[in-house]
Amino acid sequence: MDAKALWQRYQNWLYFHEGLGLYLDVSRMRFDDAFVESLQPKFDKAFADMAQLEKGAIANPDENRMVGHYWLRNPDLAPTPELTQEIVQTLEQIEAFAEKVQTGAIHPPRANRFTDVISIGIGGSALGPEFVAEALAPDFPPLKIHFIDNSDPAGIDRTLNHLRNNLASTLVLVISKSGGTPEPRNGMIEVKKAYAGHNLDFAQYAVAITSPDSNLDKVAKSESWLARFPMYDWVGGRTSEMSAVGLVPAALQGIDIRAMLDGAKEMDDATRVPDVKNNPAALLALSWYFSGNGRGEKDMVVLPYKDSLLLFSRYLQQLVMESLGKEKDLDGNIVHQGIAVYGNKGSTDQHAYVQQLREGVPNFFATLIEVLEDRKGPSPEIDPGVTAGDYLSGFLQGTRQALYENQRDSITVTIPQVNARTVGALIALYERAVGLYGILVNINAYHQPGVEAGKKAAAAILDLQSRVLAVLQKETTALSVEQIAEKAGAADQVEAIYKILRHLHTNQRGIVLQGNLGQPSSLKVSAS
Ligand SMILES: O=P(O)(O)OC[C@H]1O[C@](O)(CO)[C@@H](O)[C@@H]1O
Repeated sequence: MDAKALWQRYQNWLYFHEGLGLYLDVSRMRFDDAFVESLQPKFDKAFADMAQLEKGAIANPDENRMVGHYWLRNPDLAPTPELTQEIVQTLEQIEAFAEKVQTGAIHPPRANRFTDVISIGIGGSALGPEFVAEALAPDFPPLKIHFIDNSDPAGIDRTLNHLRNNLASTLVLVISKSGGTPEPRNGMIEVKKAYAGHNLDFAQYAVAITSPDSNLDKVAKSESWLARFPMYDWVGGRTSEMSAVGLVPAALQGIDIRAMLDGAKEMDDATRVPDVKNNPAALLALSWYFSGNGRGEKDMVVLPYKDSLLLFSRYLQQLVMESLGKEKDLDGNIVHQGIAVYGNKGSTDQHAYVQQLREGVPNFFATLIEVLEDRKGPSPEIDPGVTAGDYLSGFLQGTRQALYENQRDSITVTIPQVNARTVGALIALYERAVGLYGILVNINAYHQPGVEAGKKAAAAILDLQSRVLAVLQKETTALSVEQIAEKAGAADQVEAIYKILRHLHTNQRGIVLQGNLGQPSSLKVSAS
């Protein structure tokens, strides 16, 4: 296509949301009108199903759940007055709590103010809060946030070491919808021990965000924690940023949560429009479908050209891949759906993997996120008449053009600045695009059966570890790994047992391995 035709295509397909100042450009996705027309029946169904979902239909059939994250930013849409009231009340409670913490009306036993907050959670109970903190937290927030989002002992130590002089003024959020996920539970138990080690009463620092009556909720209630906020059954982890999961940490950092909700609501209104060309989420879903033939054949590379949006790609990775990565469709057919998402930030990635994007395997489409405002206030000149922001803007345009010239497609999302409204809008835009795409390819975008398999396998390994330890505690002579496996009644698990033993040995956990470490079958194992 020549420059004139491209300029025309750009204008034909440009979506602009006036209230948000948000542009979506899908002109560099090379679909034609016939393709758009061919998808119209699928989109008719997607818009109709989405309307039912918003009215409270059971849109997650496996788990028999409603899908209500859209109600969080427009509580009047909730299907019952009780739900509306619950959403409104929780929001008010969050704001009141954050204000009291910030003013010192709620303060720790040995200090006038809370200065820091540790947020413990994983997946949907961490990625949204982490993304929003990076994007929106002021440089000098009323409370500085730190995250524990893994079961990595060294990672936990690192966070606690940073805070060792401030632990007495550090609030702890324990976030888990189910209230039973091992990683946040481990984090909570370790942090609790650290508080006890400093003679601090954990309950006076701890806040639970979880489903009412979950195990976590029961612990928080019985130990009289500082506060408890509800996470609803009808909000999935990966779409929970606008529930207490995201709003409590955001509010504590002084982020304008009402503006974030407003931005999301405005975007929801725009993405409810049942007209592909005038609905930015539908345009995204259309582009994804086109690029990967509705089978995820191409990866989504997300490149925000703004440091504060660094974690957007990681956030989208869960939202897109946990939602769309499914073995079966809604009719039970094996389909192996999904879209792989990765990315970091522009122009940094220009000097990392963009070489492959431009010239290597053409197995992706790019999503460039552009922010029009360079910074607050004027910029110094780097060269005569040129600022660092001009360079960044030039790099974005240059990458888009260089990719297109080599038949690599891209989408560009442009926002005027990174603020609570635009971040809320971006989250809502992608939530809806994922929902629509899920319907286009006929999968349940709201469950995650695959994750359960890994969780069960991990639990089985821990069970095996106890059996192995029980065997070794009874033994007086050293045994080979095979003999241990035999005695533990797990002869077919010898490799897993070897790895358990190696881990225990390395961490001085009372297991001694003797022999050639490079030849597992030569090892003699004993309990010390
Ligand atoms: O909030 P929870 O229940 O601890 O779950 C954390 C994460 O684990 C998953 O259930 C599975 O990875 C995610 O969907 C969820 O975001």
